[in-house]
Amino acid sequence: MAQALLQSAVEFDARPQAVKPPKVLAVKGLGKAWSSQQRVLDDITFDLHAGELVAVIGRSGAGKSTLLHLLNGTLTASEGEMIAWRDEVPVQDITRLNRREMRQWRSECGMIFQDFCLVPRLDVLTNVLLGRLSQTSTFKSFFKVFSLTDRARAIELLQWMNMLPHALQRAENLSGGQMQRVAICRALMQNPKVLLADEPVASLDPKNTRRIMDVLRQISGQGISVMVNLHSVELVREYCTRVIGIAQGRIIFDGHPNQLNDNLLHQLYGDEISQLT
Ligand SMILES: Nc1ncnc2c1ncn2[C@@H]1O[C@H](COP(=O)(O)OP(=O)(O)OP(=O)(O)O)[C@@H](O)[C@H]1O
Repeated sequence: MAQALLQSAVEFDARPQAVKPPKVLAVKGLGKAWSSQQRVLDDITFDLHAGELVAVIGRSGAGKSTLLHLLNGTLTASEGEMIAWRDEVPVQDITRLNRREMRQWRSECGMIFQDFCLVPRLDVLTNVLLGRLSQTSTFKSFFKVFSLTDRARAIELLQWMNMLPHALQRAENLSGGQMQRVAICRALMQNPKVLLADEPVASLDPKNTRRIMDVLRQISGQGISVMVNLHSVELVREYCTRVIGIAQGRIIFDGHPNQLNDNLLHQLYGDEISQLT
């Protein structure tokens, strides 16, 4: 009997496993304290794989933006490591990069900021081309000299986002939804492996919200790992392949959006739960 059980266990192990997409980032024990009195993130640990569309959720002030900024290197971690993986091999710890290496990492890890961070007086096309800055020499970027290949790519992205008719318009004259689409084009100009989006739909109407979420889904479908801070559980359930829930600075849930139940939502949002959509 025991032999039969062992044999079936061996056979079970020998069955082909579903192939997991390659790991792009392994975050371990990451923490951030603003001061000795104010800790915002503690022991944050997770792996990120190619093509995932991961929502980060939690109540206001939970540390969602801080986490994305740590991943992007615009904030420095207080402790922990973030190992970037390439071709199934760990290559570098993002928390220990020098300036040149950090520049390279930022080009692999695009970020869409809450306030878009476009240059208002520059036209849309130039704003998109600015996404190439991290891969362009200082001289060229100072004089805004971009290659024909870069220009063709920027035009292609704007066309994909239905923004080509606005290419020569100043960024300051765009609507919020249009600005967000330009910001996404600019991030994609870097050809990133990871795209971080900090509340990309916070200020958008329902139509533009869906437009942006559709785009993020398409981007993850191309194999780019997308992490997005969201306040709408409905959007998380509809669009995301995985959700990370943060409360009191720690990950209290990491799983499929289908597993989000009322109890978990209550732990994540407390009395803010009534404001959720
Ligand atoms: N530069 C800073 N210095 C000190 N405290 C900060 C700084 N930036 C953010 N904080 C604090 O860190 C905590 C987490 O902020 P964070 O912006 O990451 O939260 P969040 O979950 O993204 O919130 P929201 O959903 O409202 O955007 C908050 O208490 C915030 O006040």
